[in-house]
Amino acid sequence: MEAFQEILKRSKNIVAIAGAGLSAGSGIPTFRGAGGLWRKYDAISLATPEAFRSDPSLVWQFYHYRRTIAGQKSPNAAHYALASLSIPSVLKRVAPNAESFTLVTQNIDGLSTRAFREVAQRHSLSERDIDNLTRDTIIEMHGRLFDVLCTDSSCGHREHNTTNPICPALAGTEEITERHHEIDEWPAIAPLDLPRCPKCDALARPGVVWFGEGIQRTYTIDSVVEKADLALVVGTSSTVYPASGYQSIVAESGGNVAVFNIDDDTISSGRHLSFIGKCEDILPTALF
Ligand SMILES: CC(C)NC(=O)[C@H](Cc1c[nH]c2ccccc12)NC(=O)[C@H](CCCC/N=C(/NCCC(=O)O)S[C@H]1O[C@H](COP(=O)(O)OP(=O)(O)OC[C@H]2O[C@@H](n3cnc4c(N)ncnc43)[C@H](O)[C@@H]2O)[C@@H](O)[C@H]1O)NC(=O)OCc1ccccc1
Ligand SMILES: [Zn+2]
Repeated sequence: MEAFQEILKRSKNIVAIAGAGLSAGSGIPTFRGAGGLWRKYDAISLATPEAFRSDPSLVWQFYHYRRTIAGQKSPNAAHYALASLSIPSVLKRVAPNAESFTLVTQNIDGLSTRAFREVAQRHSLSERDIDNLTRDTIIEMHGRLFDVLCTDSSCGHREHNTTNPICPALAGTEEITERHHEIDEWPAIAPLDLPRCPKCDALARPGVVWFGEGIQRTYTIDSVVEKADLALVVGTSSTVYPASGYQSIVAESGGNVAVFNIDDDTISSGRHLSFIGKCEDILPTALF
């Protein structure tokens, strides 16, 4: 812990790279862990553009199920700890030489943004400062569960919509999704009864990044990772690219990497510090 505190004191540009383990403490299932989503549901037939093209009803039931879960959960101590680093005065206290902190999260649940909004309001930041700091310090690289995107690229309307169910036809399907992992037991909903674009009435899709699709804000992330001299790797199995490659870029440029994970098999070589345990228990202590 001392070594980490020393590094924190020296660090100038800090990046946190987060995954499902960050939200596990809030009761959101991870992907690969016990009871993980990819253990129960087949990622390729539910989280790819091809899957959506061939059967939007199935994919919308999967994301309706996850919207229902995420809508019932709240940020945990790890979300708040990272969110606090987005407040310039707090960052200065924790890392006196730091010029920047950026959270790059693979999570689409929106809990980090919610945590930051709460912390920022407690620090009586203006709404405009909150919006600017959210944009500048929190990057949801795989999109947002509560964003809805028009599938007609000439329209391209995107909006944040937390209504649940987002359309009548999805009401109650979360029970079936929960009980029956075999997708052939899920009801077939006609595309006209699925979420439609409020602008052009084309079929709408969840505003998330699927496998085979380009990530959000890739150039911003690359410049953040290139200048980082400390990476906090929080609750990720580092199995999905390009997120899994960022920590080695920081290590290769002589930066430090501190890993926070309940198990130590995600620790790879390089200049690493590892904190094994629940990030919601360890991160607040390590940072404050
Ligand atoms: C499976 C993998 C090998 N495949 C890929 O990486 C692919 C393909 C690929 C591309 N390049 C490659 C190079 C090599 C190999 C493969 C590829 N990558 C892509 O397709 C990417 C995009 C991938 C994004 C997919 N979308 C997600 N999510 C949104 C949707 C949704 O959520 O439904 S990925 C999704 O899965 C990943 C899950 O990983 P984790 O979050 O780490 O979760 P996991 O359960 O695995 O681990 C949890 C960890 O937490 C720990 N933990 C648990 N509890 C706690 C706790 N309490 N405290 C601390 N730790 C804890 C556990 O021990 C564990 O270590 C996350 O990224 C998550 O967002 N796109 C792309 O490359 O496009 C090209 C392109 C480029 C330009 C232009 C056009 C196209
Ligand atoms: Zn549209």
